[in-house]
Amino acid sequence: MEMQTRENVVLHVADVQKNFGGLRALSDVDLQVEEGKTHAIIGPNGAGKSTLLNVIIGRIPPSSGAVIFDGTILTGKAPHEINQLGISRVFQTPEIFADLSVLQNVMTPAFARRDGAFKINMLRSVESEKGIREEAEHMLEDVGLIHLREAHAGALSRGDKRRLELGMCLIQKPRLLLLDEPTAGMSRHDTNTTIELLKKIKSRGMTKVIIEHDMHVVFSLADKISVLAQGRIIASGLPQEIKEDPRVQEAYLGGAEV
Ligand SMILES: Nc1ncnc2c1ncn2[C@@H]1O[C@H](COP(=O)(O)OP(=O)(O)OP(=O)(O)O)[C@@H](O)[C@H]1O
Repeated sequence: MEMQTRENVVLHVADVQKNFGGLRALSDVDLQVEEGKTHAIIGPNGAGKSTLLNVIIGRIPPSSGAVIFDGTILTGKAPHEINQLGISRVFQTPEIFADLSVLQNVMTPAFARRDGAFKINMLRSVESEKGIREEAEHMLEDVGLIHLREAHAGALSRGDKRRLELGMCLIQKPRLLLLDEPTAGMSRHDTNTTIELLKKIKSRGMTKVIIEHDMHVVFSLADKISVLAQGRIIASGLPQEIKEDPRVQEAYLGGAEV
């Protein structure tokens, strides 16, 4: 198996295959994500993008191959162990605490980061921890939700829920952030706000893997793009190279202009 990891690479998906019964969802996938970069994965529906993300975070075991993060083999570890190593994921459907306030939602993972686990007396701690409250308020300013800090999280709009989930991920200070279609279902205005936020995070050096259908988002953010088609990476390169690659035009864009 090819296990050679290049220098500056923090995440290496090494020669991964995934079969679902007779269906091969991922074939010979080798992906190397460099520290501090934003690496986009694009591809048509059913190409295997979600499967790849789930393999990285430990939700789906690969049939063969391995995922290596900063020298540690993740394959075989539980999702929460992988999370504790510094990998966070923003889901397509936001996973928030609907019954808590917006502020409490962002404070909760900050406690988890500090204590290593959620505490039974979490709500009491929430009221007493000034430092974490301030940190959470700064995060809400960053994600544009400070004016909704006391609102019931379950009552937020879809776009605001996604921003809240992003804040909940970022407050854990992950080394690697995985984003699954972070702007899906957002208006153009909300999409642009999210792009600006993600650019700001990038300037702080966080590594990101982003799955996205919206080419405006991909080309605004990506340092590198890999194209998945039918479970294989058919091209990997700089945005300009990908734009001009005839295989990509053919397989993904159906000849349409990017
Ligand atoms: N749990 C599963 N059991 C069986 N087949 C699956 C399972 N999950 C995904 N697949 C199949 O694997 C292939 C890849 O699916 P996947 O969801 O990873 O694609 P995708 O690129 O994320 O698509 P989309 O852009 O539509 O979300 C598809 O053919 C899908 O039907």
